[in-house]
This record gives sequence, C-alpha cells and structure tokens, in this order.
Amino acid sequence: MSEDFGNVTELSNRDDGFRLSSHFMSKIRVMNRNIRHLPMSTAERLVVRQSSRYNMANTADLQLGAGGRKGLVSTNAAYLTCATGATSPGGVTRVTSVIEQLKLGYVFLLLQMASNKSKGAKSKNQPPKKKQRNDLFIDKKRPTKKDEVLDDVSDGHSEEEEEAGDLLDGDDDDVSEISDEDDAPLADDFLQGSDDNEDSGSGSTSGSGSDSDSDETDIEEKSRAIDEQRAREEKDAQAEMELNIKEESDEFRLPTKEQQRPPDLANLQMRIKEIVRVLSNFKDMRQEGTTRKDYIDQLKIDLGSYYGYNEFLIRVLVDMFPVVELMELIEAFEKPRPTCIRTNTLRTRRRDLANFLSKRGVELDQLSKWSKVGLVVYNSHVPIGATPEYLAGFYYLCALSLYFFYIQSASSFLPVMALAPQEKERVVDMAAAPGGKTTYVAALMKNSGIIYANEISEARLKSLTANLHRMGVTNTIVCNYDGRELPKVLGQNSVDRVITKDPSVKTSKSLDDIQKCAHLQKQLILAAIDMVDANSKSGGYIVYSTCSIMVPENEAVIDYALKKRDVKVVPCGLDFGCPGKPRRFYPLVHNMDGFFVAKLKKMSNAKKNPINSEDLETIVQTQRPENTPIDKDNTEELKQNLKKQGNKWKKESLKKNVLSKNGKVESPPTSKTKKRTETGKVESPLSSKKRKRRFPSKEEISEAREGKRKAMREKRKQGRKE
Ligand SMILES: C[S@@+](CC[C@H](N)C(=O)[O-])C[C@H]1O[C@@H](n2cnc3c(N)ncnc32)[C@H](O)[C@@H]1O
Repeated sequence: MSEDFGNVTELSNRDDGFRLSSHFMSKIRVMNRNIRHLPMSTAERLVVRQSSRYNMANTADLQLGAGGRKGLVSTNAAYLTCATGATSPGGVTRVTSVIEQLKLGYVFLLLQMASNKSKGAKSKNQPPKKKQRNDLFIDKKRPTKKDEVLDDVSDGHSEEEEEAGDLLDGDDDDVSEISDEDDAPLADDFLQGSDDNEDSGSGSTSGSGSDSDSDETDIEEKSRAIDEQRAREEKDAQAEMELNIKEESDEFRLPTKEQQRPPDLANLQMRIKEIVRVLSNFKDMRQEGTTRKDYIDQLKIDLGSYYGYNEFLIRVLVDMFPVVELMELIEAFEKPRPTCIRTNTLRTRRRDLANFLSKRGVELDQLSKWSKVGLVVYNSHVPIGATPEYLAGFYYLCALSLYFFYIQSASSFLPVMALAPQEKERVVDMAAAPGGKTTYVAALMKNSGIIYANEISEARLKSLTANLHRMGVTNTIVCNYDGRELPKVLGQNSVDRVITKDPSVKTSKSLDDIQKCAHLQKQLILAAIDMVDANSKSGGYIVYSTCSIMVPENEAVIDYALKKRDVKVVPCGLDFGCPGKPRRFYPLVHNMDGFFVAKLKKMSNAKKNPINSEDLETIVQTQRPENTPIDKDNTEELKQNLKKQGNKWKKESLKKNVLSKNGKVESPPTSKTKKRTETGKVESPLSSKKRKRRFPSKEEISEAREGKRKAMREKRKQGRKE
C-alpha cells in the first residue's frame, strides 16, 4: 500500500461551514481559501463533523499521525491534524480529526477517513460478511503483508455502507461537484470488487485463493498477527486522537488577565458568541470556578470594543435585556434602517408620488400595512432629497441621519398617528424642528385649525419654517420658546392636543445625559399636560414619544406624569409594537429605530400634589436605570437641583395643602374621600373650604419629614438585604 498524495477528495466550503462533497472518492481535496491540499492516500473516505469552538493558530500542517503516514501540506490558514489507525483486513482506514479555521470563526472538523484503499479483487474473493464489513470501518491501516492479502480479499462495499456514508458526508448534490475523473476507479468498489488490484496485491499472499488456501495454519497465524497489529494500531490511533482532541479542547475558556490585550475583531466576535452561548446554558457550559458575572463583565468589555459603545450604554443594555435578545438588538442597530418618505397629502397622493419617483429611477414600495402615506426607498439613481417632487413638497424625507438612538425614520410617523389630530383643533408641537411631525399633523388636519410649532433653538427655526413652506403648511404658528414656558405663553388648559418628543439629538449618551434628559422630559410633559384642556370636546390628549430605549426617559417619565397630574394612559391606536399601552418599538422586531410612544388622556384640569420628599426619591430612583451604579457627582448635583426645586414647590404647596401626621400631603378630597363630620354627614367642599385651615407647625413638618426619611432608610436597608 503505497503513499499516494496525488489523490484527493473534495470538500467544499459553504456558508454554513464545510460540507463534504462526496465520499468514496478517489481524491481528497479541501476547497477552502485556507486549505489548498489535503493529501491522502487513494480511496480514503471522509466523514465530517463540525463544531465552532476551536481557536486555532494559523499554521499550515497536515499530519497523518500514529501508525499512519505523515504528510505535510501547504495551507495558508489552517491547522489540520489527521491520525490514521491500523489497516483493516479490508484496507479501510479510519482517520482522525481535522481542525480548521474558517473565515469568521473556528470550525472543528473531525474527519474520519475510512480508507478504501484496496479496490480490487472482488471478483476472486467472497465479500466480507456484514459484521466483518462493519468492522472494517473501525479498522486502521498500515499496510502489512496480511493487509495486502486481505486487501485483495475484501473489495467493494455494501449499500448500507454507502448509506452510512451519505448520512455522514452531507448532500448528494455535492457529489456532482466531483468530476468524473475523480470518481470511479476507487469509489464505491469496496465490496463490489474490482479487478484493478487483482494482480497488484502483495504477491504470494494475495487473497486470490490460490497459494494461501492450501496453508490454513499459516493463514491463522497471519490472521492472528493482523489482529494483534490492528489492536496495537487502534490503541495508538485512539491515544493520538484523544491527545489531539484534548489539545484542542471543546471547552471555551475565558481569557486570563494576561490574555486580555485587544484581540482582533474575528477573535472578539467569536468570543462574544461563545460567551453568549455559555450564558444561555450557564449551568452546563460554564468554566469551573467562574461566575456569571465573570462572563457578563467580559461580554461588556467585548461588546464595547467590538461595537464601539461606551461603557455606560453597554451596561444599561446588558442590564435591560437577556443576552440573546441583546445580541439580536445590537445586530439590528448595526443595520441601517430603510430610508422612508412620507407623502404630503396636502400636495399629492401616495400612488401618484410613487409613479413620479419611479419614473425618475427611484425603487420604492409601500412602507407597510400600518401607514397609508409611507414609502420605503430601496435604491435611487437620483438624490432623494433633491428631486423636483421633494422641492415641491410632495414628500418629507424621514431617514436623514443615522444616529444610534436618535434616528429619524419611519418611527417618526408613529407619534403623530398616535396623536390622531382632528380638523379644526388647536394642537401644539413642543419641540418641532425640523418639522417632521408638524407637517404631518398639518396634513392630517388638512391645514385647518391651528398648530403651534415651538422650537427652542433659533438656528433650527430655519429648517422648520423652510419645511413648513415647502410642504404648503398654512395653519401653523412658529414659536421660539423653551417648551416648559409654553403654558404661560399659550395659556393653561387652552389646547386640544400636544405632542412632545424627546428634545435631545445626541449621538451617544452617558448617565449624565440620560439624567438631564429625563429631568427635562419630566418638566416638558407636565407643561404639555397643563396646556391641554381636559374638557376639550374632541381632544384632551398628550402624546409623549422618544427615540430612546432607556427606561428613565420613557416609562419613568410617564410614571412621573401619572403621579403629578390627573391623566391616564390610553391606547395609542397603533396595533403593533410591544404589548402594553405605551408602545416600545425595537428595530429587530419592527425594522425601525428603538422608539417609545405613550398617549395620555387628561381627565381633569386639576393638578395633583406638588412634589414632596417621597417624590424626590422617586425622581432620583427612576432616573437611574435599574441595577446601574449611579455616578455620585451627577446624582448629588441632580439631587440638589431637585431639592431646590422641590423646596420651592413645597413652599407653594404648604400654602395650599395640609400635611397629614405621617408627613404625606393630603390630596384634595374627591367624592370618594369626602370627609364625614362627627354627625356622619358628608361635608360639602364648600363647608370644608369655609373652615379655617390649620397649617402644621415647623416642628410638625420636620417631625414628619424625619419620620419619612427614617422609613425610607429602613426600606432601602431591607431592599439591600434582599
Ligand atoms: C428630536 S428634535 C424634534 C424632532 C421633531 N419633532 C420632528 O419631528 O422633526 C428635538 C428638538 O427639540 C428642541 N428642544 C430641545 N430642548 C427644548 C425645549 N426645552 N423646548 C423646546 N424645544 C426644545 C431641539 O432644539 C430639537 O430641535
């Protein structure tokens, strides 16, 4: 049995990893950018198994190990280890393991090669019995005299073996990739036999049945020798295989401190995947002696390096989402959102616009079922922001820029759809530039009623007014105020609907940013509520929306509004998004930017109680994402500001309200809480007003405050213990 490096079987490199093209081929050829050549002896068969856990250095060896042949091939980025075992009577060899590095990951290929070295002589010999045939697959090679004898005896292979090969080797389609010249002579001839080797066995001991038949003892001895040899070689091969597998252990290990220098991107990505894999089955897959926190910490570092997020963002995201979802979300953020345009129904119809634009070479389609005016642009031969239709105000271009959390895209439709402005209403857009929402509101109102489009930045007023003109909006008054001042300017309870959008256009966020934004947003939402008239016939609604996925900027703001004003959350009327009344939209699910929309209905024009010490705590807590350590300086500053503000409000409130004994500000009596006099009669509000109000003394106030603080401290302590 001679070495034959000329014959190779083909493996093809596919997206999903390696697939063995064929088996029982006379050639073994690994088609991969990394591996050029895998020299094997003729008629070896490959069985491929794949795993993605191997982190191999770029070396270029092919080794045929214990008891087999050694070969070296030039490959440019793969380390292959093949160990051959003893030769079977049938000349079938089982080979080894091959470890391979692929483009984006490391793939472990275990190649078991069953040599079909001997291919002839069937015609002169009985095919081996079934059991014998099965044995052949675990037998190893190294040509011995006996091998040669038996090589000649055993030839061809059974259908069962072929089937087994099919199962192990992959698609039959790939067989066709092998050229005819690769095929035949040695293929599939194991049990069928062939005459090729008939005469080329090992001379006198060939299995032709002529010489050896006469000497049974000799054969028995030889057979015993073969068995012994085989056992030895099997042992060697097993040892080597175990060694190889051990060397390239399947276990993923976290890097030690020394290994934590910046890895290359491929390694980094691989490690992220591995950590996610381990975290999703932590009990079974974790490295001994490590905690979940170890993996999470490494994941945060790696995500930060790979995706370029700051530490704070990663920390918040990791705290918010289970790792698998987090990976999907981050991947989705990486993909650009589609460019969307909104038809300006003040100027044209969507169908007509689509026709105009497609004539100009714009490839577009309807945005989706949920919008009657949106179009998605896939490709355009003309600048979509400079077509005559654009300049004539036929559409508003929604995807202007790609920020991380602040992106204008299809999601900017949703707040206006939730607002559902009606004709002839008075509507306020509190932070309006550059006018995406205002122009949409105007279109829905068919230019009737009044829109107050407010923008704090003078510089941004230009883009706002330019868009209003371009889009033919005529029912809008542009204002230049801080939104928080608007109730004073426009009057309290004076409009039907208000839309308020997060005022930030930042590209990245820190804890400080989020705290400041959340604080401003709370003030803006109260101002928005104060402007709306609860008794409006058609309205009484406030829509609050952000492009942020941060809880302190979303749910916490709504929570705050619910505490401070007589409002309730009502359905947005958007039948998609994540469940719950306020809607969260995630790019991975909805193919739009991370987005939050909440709709409030103002129930009465009465205000709830001003801030008390409890609220101060609530504000600080809700501004901090859960489980996220607070930046001490910022928090102190924020606390100070809030306390100042709180004190001011408190002073005012003390004039109007009575502190109860436990320090809580008592709400104005409602019909349910109307006090009864000692005689059991319900006191009318009028009579209670008439009664002289008793204000608490300073001592009572400070006592109540102290009691409150104590209770809070106890509560926190208990929380920490838990
Ligand atoms: C994200 S943009 C609004 C986008 C706009 N709603 C649209 O649909 O085109 C936020 C705007 O809020 C403005 N802004 C920031 N703080 C504000 C405040 N206190 N009052 C009013 N506007 C503010 C910013 O200058 C910025 O133009």
